[in-house]
Amino acid sequence: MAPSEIIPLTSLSHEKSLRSKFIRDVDDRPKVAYNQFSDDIPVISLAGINESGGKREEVCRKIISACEEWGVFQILDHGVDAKFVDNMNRLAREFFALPAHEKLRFDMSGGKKGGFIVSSHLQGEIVQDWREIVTYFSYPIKARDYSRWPDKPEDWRAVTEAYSEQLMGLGCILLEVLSEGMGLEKDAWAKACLEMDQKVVVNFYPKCPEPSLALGLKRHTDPGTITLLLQDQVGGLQTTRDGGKTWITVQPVEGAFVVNLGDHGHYLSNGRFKNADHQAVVNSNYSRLSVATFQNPAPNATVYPLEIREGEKAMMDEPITFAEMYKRKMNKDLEIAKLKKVAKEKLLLEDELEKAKVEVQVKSCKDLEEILA
Ligand SMILES: O=C1C[C@@H](c2ccc(O)c(O)c2)Oc2cc(O)cc(O)c21
Ligand SMILES: O=C(O)CCC(=O)C(=O)O
Ligand SMILES: [Fe+2]
Repeated sequence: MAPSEIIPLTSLSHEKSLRSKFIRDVDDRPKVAYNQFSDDIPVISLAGINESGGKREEVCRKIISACEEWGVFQILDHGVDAKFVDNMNRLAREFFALPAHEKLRFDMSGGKKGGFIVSSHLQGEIVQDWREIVTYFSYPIKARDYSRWPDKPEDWRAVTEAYSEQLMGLGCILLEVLSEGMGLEKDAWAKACLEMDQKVVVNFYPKCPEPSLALGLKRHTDPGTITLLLQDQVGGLQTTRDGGKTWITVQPVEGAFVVNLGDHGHYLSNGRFKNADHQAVVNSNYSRLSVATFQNPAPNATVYPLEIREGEKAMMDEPITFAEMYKRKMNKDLEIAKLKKVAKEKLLLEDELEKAKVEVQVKSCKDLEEILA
């Protein structure tokens, strides 16, 4: 699609009703409000994590139990200085406030790696997400393509580079905790990732005219090892652990990162740790910003459980590369979306057929009445 045909959502925000391409099937629509917060997701302080004498074990235990129960937890006292977080939030807000033509200079809808896009990184989604994103690949450093990183606001590169470095450090600490929690060597998860990749997706969810019909970001699991999510205080991140029957809205906590286990983390633990099943809902009162930092293994890393405990079976038939796993996952997500569309069309068709049958019956009754009259 040519950039001139792409309309940033910021310009649809003030319309009275939601355009049809954003309307979700009834079953997929939000079930819980963006601000009906739950405190079920554990908030864990990392203070003392480098001390010996029990503190590390205690933090480790809390993290492992959150991974087993939800695949999601929040962390405080994580060591990332608030100034990096404030700068990142400010910059992201400034980027999305730029005029459409400035954002579209980095348009990635033709399949380019990194830049700006409305709705989704996946081409071919049937129903659109109510979000704009800007994304950049930050690790490994040698693979950075700065021509795909925004050049406005002016300090974008300096701020995002510093933020990425801080989050890579934090991500590595968490991988150590997860390794130890499984009773493995401290570097087991890092080794399984080879040279760690990092991709940052900045999500901007404008105010939505009919939020009960739409999703900011459809239900999904993240593909990688772990995701570190920075969210503002508006609320909208939701998670389910019963296959979508019930949802909770994660309470935003000032200064915290939300940590999600992704599919790779789920496989490494042979399913012991949940891959967080989550989505983002929107609202008509506030726009919302979140910054997802995906800590992924290298594309050629092997995906396979690190340990299969006694009495367990490997949850994968054979080892595959992360690149292959990623490709299969995204294809499957698109396939599901297409199947939903076909099912919906079939239902509509059956409905039409049913109506047509009734009309024919009514008409033939009338014809009979005319003959008999
Ligand atoms: O934007 C996202 C979110 C997320 C995702 C996973 C699977 C989906 O089908 C989906 O619609 C969203 O994980 C991502 C992983 C990426 O590599 C890039 C992204 O933009 C995202
Ligand atoms: O914005 C959010 O709360 C969720 C973002 C997310 O799940 C993602 O970017 O993968
Ligand atoms: Fe996600």
